[in-house]
Amino acid sequence: MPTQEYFDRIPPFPSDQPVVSLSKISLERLKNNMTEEVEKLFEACQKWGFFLLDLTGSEQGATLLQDAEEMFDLTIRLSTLGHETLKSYTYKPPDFMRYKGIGSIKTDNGDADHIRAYSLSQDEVLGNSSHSRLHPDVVNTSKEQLRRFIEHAHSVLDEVLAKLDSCLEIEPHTLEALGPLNQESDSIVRLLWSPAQTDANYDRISFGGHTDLGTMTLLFNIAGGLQVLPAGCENIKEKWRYIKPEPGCAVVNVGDTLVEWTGGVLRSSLHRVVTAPGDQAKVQRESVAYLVRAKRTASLQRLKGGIIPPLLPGEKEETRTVDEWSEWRSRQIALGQLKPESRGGCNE
Ligand SMILES: O=C(O)CCC(=O)C(=O)O
Ligand SMILES: [Fe+2]
Repeated sequence: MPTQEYFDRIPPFPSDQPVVSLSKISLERLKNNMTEEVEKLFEACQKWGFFLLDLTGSEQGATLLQDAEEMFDLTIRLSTLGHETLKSYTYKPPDFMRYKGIGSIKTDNGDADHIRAYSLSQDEVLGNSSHSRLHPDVVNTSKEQLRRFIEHAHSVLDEVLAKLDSCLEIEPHTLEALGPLNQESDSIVRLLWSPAQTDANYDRISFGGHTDLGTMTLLFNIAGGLQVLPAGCENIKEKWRYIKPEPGCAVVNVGDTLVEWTGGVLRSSLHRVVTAPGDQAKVQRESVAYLVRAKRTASLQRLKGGIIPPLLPGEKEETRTVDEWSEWRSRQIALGQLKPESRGGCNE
């Protein structure tokens, strides 16, 4: 999450809320290959599928924090355009890029969502595909900042993936090679904001429980509201825990694709967004997510080698590409034929 300056603009996260104590992993210590840090990373990816990535104390991290702040500024500028202007940029399925207003998706309890989002395709920003869309000027004039954010966020995630290769004892660069920046993928930058709450309705689910489909997600937020369901817990209100945003850190989570590739060694956890706790509910909540997907043509087949369990007799080899599988899975979830739930990992 961005620097202290951004945190000082909003009321503090209240001290009486149920929070998870996620491992805080230092990017700099990872880059220096410190065994303890790498072990902490692997444990967090198995147990929670979530960790805080501390970007301070590293030049690469500091650059990404600056880029993330630019993305926050862009989110704020988009939000001030207002719904009336933005609605002419509404996404058109099956293309889910561009603006999503409030209320178009059902949340866990059947109520409508309470979050606005503007999604930007990595391929469009980087020019990997010829598909270009109509955007408001604030987006058109921010293409350079978007490109910088994507490039820097991607290289930070590659550092994390390289350490996961070694923990999984598979060939170096295996995970990185499945999603190079210059090849078409469904990676997106998602800018999100939900309005200040006027009635203190803390039970509202703004963005329903889900797992991220891709490889990994790097998320920046300042106000609370993001919650995760701990392993082995029933999906009832009392069991959800807040992830408390911390200055200088990003929240990183494992996506479903990594669970598939590793035969369930790593965990993707169910998470959601609710109204920010305490007085934070009274201000607009923004967040910036970089959702990385592998290249479209990558196979979803379980990786072979190291500590990845081989298929058991009777288990079928996955033959679909990342693209085909993600499309199938999103459709199943949209039709209600598949319930989003945490997958893989261990409970200890
Ligand atoms: O806004 C947030 O804190 C979480 C967003 C999220 O989970 C997503 O975009 O997939
Ligand atoms: Fe998510």
